Amino acid sequence: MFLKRVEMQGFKSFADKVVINFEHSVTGVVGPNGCGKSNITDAIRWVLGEQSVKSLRGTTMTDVIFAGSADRKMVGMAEVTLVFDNTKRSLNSELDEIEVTRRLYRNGQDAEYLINRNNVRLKDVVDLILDSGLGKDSLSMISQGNISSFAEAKPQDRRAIFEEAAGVSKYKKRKMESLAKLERTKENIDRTQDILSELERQVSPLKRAAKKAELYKEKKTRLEEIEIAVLVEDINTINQQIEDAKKTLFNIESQTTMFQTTIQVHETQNLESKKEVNDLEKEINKLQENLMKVVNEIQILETRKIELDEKRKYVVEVGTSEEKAKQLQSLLEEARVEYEDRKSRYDQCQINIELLSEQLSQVAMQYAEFSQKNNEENGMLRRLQNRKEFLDNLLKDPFNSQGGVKSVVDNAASLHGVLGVIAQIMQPTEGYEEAISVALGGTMYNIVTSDEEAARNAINFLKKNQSGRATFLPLTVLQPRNISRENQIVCENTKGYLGVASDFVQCENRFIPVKEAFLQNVLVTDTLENGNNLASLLKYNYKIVTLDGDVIHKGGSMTGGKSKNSTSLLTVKKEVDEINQSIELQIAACELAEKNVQETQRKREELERGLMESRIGSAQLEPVVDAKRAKYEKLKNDYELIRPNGDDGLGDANFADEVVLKLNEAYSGRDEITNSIRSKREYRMKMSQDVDRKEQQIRQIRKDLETASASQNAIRIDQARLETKLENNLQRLATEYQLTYEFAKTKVNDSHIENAKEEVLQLRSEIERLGNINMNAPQEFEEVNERYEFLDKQVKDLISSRDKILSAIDEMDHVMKKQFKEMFDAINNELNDTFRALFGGGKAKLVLEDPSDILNTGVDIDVQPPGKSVQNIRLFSGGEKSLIAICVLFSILKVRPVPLCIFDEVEAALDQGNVERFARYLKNFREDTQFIVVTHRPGTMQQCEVLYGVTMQKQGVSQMLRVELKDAIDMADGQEEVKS
Ligand SMILES: Nc1ncnc2c1ncn2[C@@H]1O[C@H](COP(=O)(O)OP(=O)(O)OP(=O)(O)O)[C@@H](O)[C@H]1O
Repeated sequence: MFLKRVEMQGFKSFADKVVINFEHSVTGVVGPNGCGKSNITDAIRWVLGEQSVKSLRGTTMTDVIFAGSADRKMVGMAEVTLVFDNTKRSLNSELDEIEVTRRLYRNGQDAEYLINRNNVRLKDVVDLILDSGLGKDSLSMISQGNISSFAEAKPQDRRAIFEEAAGVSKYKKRKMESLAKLERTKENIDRTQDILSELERQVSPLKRAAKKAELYKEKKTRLEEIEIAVLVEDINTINQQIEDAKKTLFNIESQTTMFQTTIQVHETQNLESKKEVNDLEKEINKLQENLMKVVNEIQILETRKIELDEKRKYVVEVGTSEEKAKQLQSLLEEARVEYEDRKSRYDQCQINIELLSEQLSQVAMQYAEFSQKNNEENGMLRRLQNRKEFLDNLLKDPFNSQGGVKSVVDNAASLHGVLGVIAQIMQPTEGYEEAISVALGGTMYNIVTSDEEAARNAINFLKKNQSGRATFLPLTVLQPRNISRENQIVCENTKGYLGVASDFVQCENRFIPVKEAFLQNVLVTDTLENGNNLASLLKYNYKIVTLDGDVIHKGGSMTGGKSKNSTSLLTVKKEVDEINQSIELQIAACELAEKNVQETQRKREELERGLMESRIGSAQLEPVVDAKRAKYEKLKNDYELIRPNGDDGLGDANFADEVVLKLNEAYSGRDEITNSIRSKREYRMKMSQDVDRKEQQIRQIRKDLETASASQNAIRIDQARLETKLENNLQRLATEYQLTYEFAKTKVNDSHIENAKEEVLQLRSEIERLGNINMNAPQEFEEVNERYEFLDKQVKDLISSRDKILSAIDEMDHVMKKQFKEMFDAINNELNDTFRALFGGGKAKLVLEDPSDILNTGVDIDVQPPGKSVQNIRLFSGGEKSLIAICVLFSILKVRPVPLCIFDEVEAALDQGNVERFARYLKNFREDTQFIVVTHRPGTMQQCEVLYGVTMQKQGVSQMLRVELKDAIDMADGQEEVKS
C-alpha cells in the first residue's frame, strides 16, 4: 500500500498512541458522530504540511494537541507519523520507504518536521510530495463539504480542481509568485529610476564642477611650477646680490683702509711741515736781526764815507793838478759805482712793488670771495640749527596739531586699553620712512586700543572734556589684508618692486595685526615709473608707494611732489638724524671758510708788509739815486775839464777805498738778507698753504670716509634684507612645496621662467574666469557617478529580469493553457461514461464558459440524466448534485490517478442505490489508488476490504479497532439499514 501506516499520539482526540496499518486498497473508517474519524483525515493533512488552522477546524495550531477530557489531563505534544511505500517513486525521493513526522508542542514554538527521523524544514516536506497528487488542493482528500461545494460552486471557482488535476496549479502558484516578483521588480525599477533621475540631475552639474575643479587644479599646478621657478630664480638672484654686496663691502673696506692711511700720512707730513714753518719763523727772525746789524753797519760806513769824501774834496781843492786829476778820477769811479749800485737797488724795489701789488690785488679778491663764502656757510648753519630746533620741538610734542590724539596720549595712563598711536608704534626701516609715511597717510594718527570697549571709553573721555576728536583702532576688529599669491608673483617679477610696506616696518608682536591690516596690501617700488608699470600690471587694484613718498592710489590716481620743510611723524626722526649730520658737516664747512678767510688775511697782511717795505725802500732810494747821479755827473764834468781828452790813467786810479768797498759789501749783504727773508717767507707761505691743502684733503677724506661708512651700513642693511628675503624664500620652498633649494633647482627649467609674468597674468585671469570652485566636486562626482552607473546597471538588470519574468509568465501561460485544455478534454471524454455508469444512462459534459480565455474560464457541467432533458448542475437535487460531482471526481481519477484518496463521507447525500453504485464504482480504481473511506453508509462499508471502527470508550479519547462489517454498521449510528 502507498500509505502503509499512520501513528498518532496526542493529536486531537487521539490522546493515546494509535497505530493504523493499511494493508488494503480500500479501507473503511466507521464510527458514531464525534468519535474522531475526521481527526484521522486531519492528522494526515497535518503531517503533509497543512498550515491553515481553519482547514484543521481550529482557531490556533495548538488546538490540534489533545486538550484533555473529564478524566484525562491535556497533553503537551501532538505527534503524527505517516509511513509511505515509495517503491513506485510517487514521492520525490529515491528511498523505498519514507516516514514523515510532524510534532507540535503546546508552547507553540517548537514545531518540528522529520523525514525518516531527521529534522527537516516544512519546505522539504512540501518538495517531497510535490506532484505526487497529495497536495492540499488535490483530489487526495475529499470531504462531503468538498462535494457539495463543487456542485454549488460558481463555474469560475470550480476550475481549481481541473487545474490541480492538470498539474497547472504549481505553474499557477509559480505564476503568482512571478507576478508578485514582477510587481516587486517594477516597483524596484520605478524606485531605482526615480533615484536615477535624481542622480542624473546631480551628475551633469557635478561633472561640470569636477571638470572645472580639474582645470583649476591644472592651472594651479602650473602656477605653482612657475612660482617655484620664480622662487628659485629669486634665490639665485638674491645669492648673486649677496655676493655682490660682499664684494662691494670688501672694496669699501679696502678703500676705507686706504683713506685712513692717507689721513695718517697727511697728518704726519703736516706735523713735520708745521715744525718746518716754525723753524723758518725762527730763521726769519734771525735774519731780521742780522739785517738790523747790517743796516747799522751801513749807517756807520756811510758816515765814515762822508768824512772820507770831505777829505778828498780838500785834496781836489788844494792838491796838484795831477793829484787833483787822480783824486777826481777816483771820486768819479766811486760815484759811478755808487750810482749804479743805488740805481740797481731802486729798480729792484720798483719790480718788487709791482709784483707785490699784483699779488696783493689777487689775494684781496680771494679774501673777498672767502669772506662771502664764510657768510653763506654761517647763514646755512643758522638755518639748519633753526630747523633742528623745530624738529626737536615736534619730537618733544608730536601731537600738538592733533588735539584729540594729544589729549588721549597725555591721559593714556588713566585710560584703560589705550596702547599707542600708530606713528609711534611703527618703526620704518631706514630709507623707507617716506614710503611708509605715505602708505599710512592719515592712519598714522589713529590710536590703537585693546578692544572696542577701550575705544568707546576714550571717545567718551574726549566728549566729556571736549578736547578734540580722534580715530581708534580696536585690535580685536582688525583683519589682515593681503595681496593674492598670483599678484605677488607678478610683483616679484616686476622691475623696481621692493616688497609690501609691512616688510619695511618693525613693531612689537602685539601690533602685528595693525601692520597686517594697513600695510600688507600696500606695495613699495623704487621709482614712480616702476610703480606705474606695476600698477598697470595689477590693474590698479593696489595702493603703491615709492621711496620718495609718491603714491599711486587704487584706481590709478597719483599723489606726489614735495613741499618745503614738510615733515611727518614717521620721517621726523630720519630728518633729525640727517639734520644732525648736516649741521656737523656745516660746522666743518664754516670752520674751513673761516680758516680760508684768516689765511688769506694773513697772506694779505704779509704782502702789504712786503709792499710797504719795498715802497719805503724805493722812496728812500729815489733821492739817493738822484743825488748819486748828480754827484757822478758833476765829477765827470769836473774831470773832463781837467783832462778834456780823457786819460787812460783813470783806470789805474785807486779809488777802491776800503770804506766804499765795505759799504758796497754791506749793501749787498743787506740785499742778500732781505732776499733770503723774502724767499724764506715765501717758502713758509708755501708750506702753510701745503698744510692747509692737506688739512682740507684730510677733511675731504674724512667726509669720504663717512660716506663710505654710510654706504657700508646701507649695504649691510641691504644684505640683511636680502638674507631675510632669501631665508623667507627658502622657508616658502620648504613649507609650501616641501622642496629644498637644491632639489627645486633640478626641477625647474627655462620654460618655467620664460614669459613667467605674462603666463601668470594669463593663468590668473583664466582662474578668475573659472569662478567659484568646489574642490570636492571630482570626488563627489566620482561617488555620485559610481552610484549612478551602479543604479543604471541595476535598472538594466531589473528590466532584463522583468523581461525574463514576463517571458517566463508567457511560457507558463502557454503550458498552463495546453495542459489545462488537454486535461479538460481528457476528463470530458471520461465524464460521459462515468455518468452513464453511475446514473444508469443519460449523458454529461463539461463546458468551458469562455473557451477563448482558457486561463481564466469557468467550468460548467451540462448533464442529462436518463429520461430528463439537459440541465445545468445547479438545477438538480442535493443527492443528484453530489452524484454528478462524484462522476466528475471519478472521471478525473481516471485521467489523473492519485496514489492515495481519502473520502470523508462524500456519499452522505446519496440514496442507498446510488451509494451502492458509488461504492462498487470506486473499486474500479483500487489498482492505482489506495482509498481510505470515512463513512456511515453500510453500502460503502460493504465494498471496503477492511473496516476500522473509531470509538470513544473513555469519554473524550478516541481509539481504533478493526471491526467486522456487522459491528461497523452497528457503530454507524444505525442510520442506515444494511442491505442483506
Ligand atoms: N484537541 C482535542 N482534544 C480532545 N478532543 C478533541 C480535540 N479536538 C477535537 N476533539 C474531539 O473530536 C471529536 C470530533 O471528532 P470528529 O470530527 O473526527 O468526529 P467524527 O467521528 O468525524 O464525527 P461525525 O461522524 O459527526 O463527522 C469531538 O468530540 C471533539 O471534542
